[in-house]
Parts: sequence; structure tokens; C-alpha cells
Amino acid sequence: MVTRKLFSTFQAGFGNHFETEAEEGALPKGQNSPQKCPLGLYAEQLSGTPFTWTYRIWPTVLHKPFKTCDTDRFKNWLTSFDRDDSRLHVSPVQYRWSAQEIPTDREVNFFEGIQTMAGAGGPELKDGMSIHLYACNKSMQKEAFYSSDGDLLIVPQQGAILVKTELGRLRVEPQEIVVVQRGVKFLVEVLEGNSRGYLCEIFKGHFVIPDLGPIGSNCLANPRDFETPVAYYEDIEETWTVINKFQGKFFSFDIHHSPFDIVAWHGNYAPYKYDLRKFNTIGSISYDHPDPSIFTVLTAQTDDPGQAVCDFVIFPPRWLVQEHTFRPPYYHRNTMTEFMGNIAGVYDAKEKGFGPGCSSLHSAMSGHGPDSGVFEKASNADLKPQLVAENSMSFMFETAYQLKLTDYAVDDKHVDTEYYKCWENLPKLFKK
Ligand SMILES: O=C(O)Cc1cc(O)ccc1O
Ligand SMILES: [Fe+2]
Repeated sequence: MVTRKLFSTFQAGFGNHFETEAEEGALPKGQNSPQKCPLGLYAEQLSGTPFTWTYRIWPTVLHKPFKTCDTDRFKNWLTSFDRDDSRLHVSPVQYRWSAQEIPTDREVNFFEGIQTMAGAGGPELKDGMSIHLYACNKSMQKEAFYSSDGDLLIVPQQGAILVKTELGRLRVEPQEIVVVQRGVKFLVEVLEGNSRGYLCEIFKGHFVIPDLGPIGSNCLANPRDFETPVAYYEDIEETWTVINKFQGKFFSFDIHHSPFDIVAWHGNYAPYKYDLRKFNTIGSISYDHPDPSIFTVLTAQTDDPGQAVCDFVIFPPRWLVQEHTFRPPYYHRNTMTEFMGNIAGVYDAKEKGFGPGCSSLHSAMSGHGPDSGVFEKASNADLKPQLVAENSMSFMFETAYQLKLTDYAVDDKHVDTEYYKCWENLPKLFKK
């Protein structure tokens, strides 16, 4: 018999220990591993760490043998950046790229449409991160995926997607993000056809909300605005394939049932989504331009305090009121590496050439800052309160690692080879 339970609710909070059951009484009371689980379910622990206990119709181990996967399907997804690989390039150039094209002549699902841009380290020692674009037009069917390599932060830019995970379902649209952790099986349905966006994969640790320090108890991304799904299951007996990325290689196995068969779970290792429009943005109310670390939504830290595997930072619509200040970003060089993307609208440091879907990279210590048009305007602006980036949303993946670039990223087909020209007209203003 086929049963589909549909729930549209979610659990609010960040990193909470949640418990949820799609059938009454499915969660064991007072213990994790009873001699016999309620409703004849199998107990299976998913340790990330932290941990989640799942109660499912079939344990994960019940599958046909692992096979190596048709590697061509995922050939643009690179994972290990420390290996000697002729497809990787080292460059301090300030890069800007056009949006990834969504194929029109063939069907591509979410994972097949992943195009790696840059990365450092790899999953072997669980240290590093990588950045990708995705572009797809097809929903996945009878096929699910899990990564043994790291956690994925998905930033849709065009097209709402349904992220169906073992622990529940999340509908995610542009201006929202979703995090799916290592090991969690999931598939992606394209709800509006053509879809694209950005991905950050971290091989170390997990994303957390940043410590607020002197900001105190609230602002930035408030914990209650994170949404974790409730349990959802399918009791369907038919052949499914599960694809596994393991140390950058792709494997698969067949199972005789839907992998989305977890009837109840409890724990604090679970996917979540967040609506970037809920971000409580703070800024200077006196003078000067603060570092955009105050716009950090999520951070994954290395072992060195303040050095991030990845800070996920956004540039939402906000008021600028600073007096006697050059209000856009200052010119700077940075020990961190800054990858930026534009989800919607205009980024205030770049009036032209960085439209929605575009990306840029400013690597460690490579100078960058506003283009000459923005410099001219902001140096002479009447400094009344100003709403910037109205209806816009840009973001940055900022990392302490030095990134290597892929063939795609250095190919002139995608690179804005004129990028350097946006600074060329900066005038000499020096007068003795
Ligand atoms: O380079 C960028 O556009 C990102 C950025 C913005 C800002 O306001 C200050 C520093 C910084 O790196
Ligand atoms: Fe910068």
C-alpha cells in the first residue's frame, strides 16, 4: 500500500534538539534504542556530530552493493583541491563571471548541474571548502543523494526548489537558503522549471550563527527564524537509486523502497532553511563604514578563532546614515578570500556588470573596491539617510583558505575579461 503523509509545518529555532513524529507513538519514549521500536520501525542513529536518532521502515544498510557511478554525469563537481590536478589553477586575478546558463537543449537535474568554481582542501582530512554554481531544469525522480564529504549550503538565485530530505521537506525560493548536512539523503525538485543558484560545501565542521559579542542578545539572523522540517515519510516499495559522493568520487546503490522512510526522529543534526529577508541588519549610526562581518548570517569556523572555513555574509536592503563618510565599501585588501554572488537587484559597490546570477572573486590580498562610477558618486553625495540595495540581495562566501580555480572559472567564455576596467578611470585627486 502507498501512503503519503503531507505536512507543511516546521520546527523553529537554530541547533535545537527537536523531536517529531509523522505517526502518533512512533518515537520511543524515554530511550533511544528499545528492544523493539514502536510500530515495528528500525532505530538508526545518524551521527554528524551532533546526532539524530531516526526510526525508519528500513535501515540504510539494506541495499544492493555499492557501484561506481557514471562519472560523466557529475564531471563538473570537483572536491579535492590538494591533489595534483591539471583542472585546477592558481591565480590572484580579480575575477567576475557571468551567470551560469541553464541548459535548454537537454534535461539536467540539480546534481548534474553543479559546476565547481573554486575550492581549498578536501574531505580526506575534513578540512577545506568549495564553491559551486548550479543550473538545472529537471526534478529528480527515484534517485536520492548524500554526501560523505561535507555540508552543503544552497543559495537559490532563480526558481523555487523542493529539497526533500530524509528528515523532512523544505521548499526554498530565491532569497532563502537551505543547509543539508553530511550524510543526510535528499533530492531536489525544481518547482518552477529553470533553476539556478550558488553552493558552498564545507569539509570541516558545521555552520552556526555567529557569536554576537557586544551586539548582545539579538539582531542579525535570529535563531527562531530558522526552520527545520517535521518528519515526513513515504511507504513505497519500488526501486530507488541512492548516489553517494565519497572523497569526490560518485558511487550508487539500489534499494527496493523510497529512502524517505523515516517516520519519526529526534536530535539536533537536521537540515534547516532561513529566509534572508528576515535578517535584522545593523550598521553604523554615527560615522565610517563597518566591516561586513556584521552581516554574517552563518559561520563555520576553523580551529583558529576568527578564521572561518566560510562566513556566509549578505548585503540586504538597508539604510545608510553615516555622516562625513564614504559610504560604500572602502578600497581594501584582505587575508580572507571573498567570493560574491548576486541573488537579486544591484550590489551597491558595483553599479554595472554584476547582475543577478553573476559572481566575483577577490582572493587573499588582491586589491578591490567600488568601481570608478560608484567612487565618484559616493565621494560627492549629499549624505542624507539613504536606502541602499532596495529589493536587492547579494552575498559573500568569505574564507580563510586560499582557493584554487577550475577550468570553467578561468575560461574566457564565462570570465568578464573587462572587469579590471571598472577601476581604470579612477582619477588622481592628490594635491600638495
Ligand atoms: O569587497 C566587497 O565588496 C565586500 C565588502 C564589503 C564591504 O562593505 C566592506 C568590505 C568588503 O570586503
Ligand atoms: Fe572585499
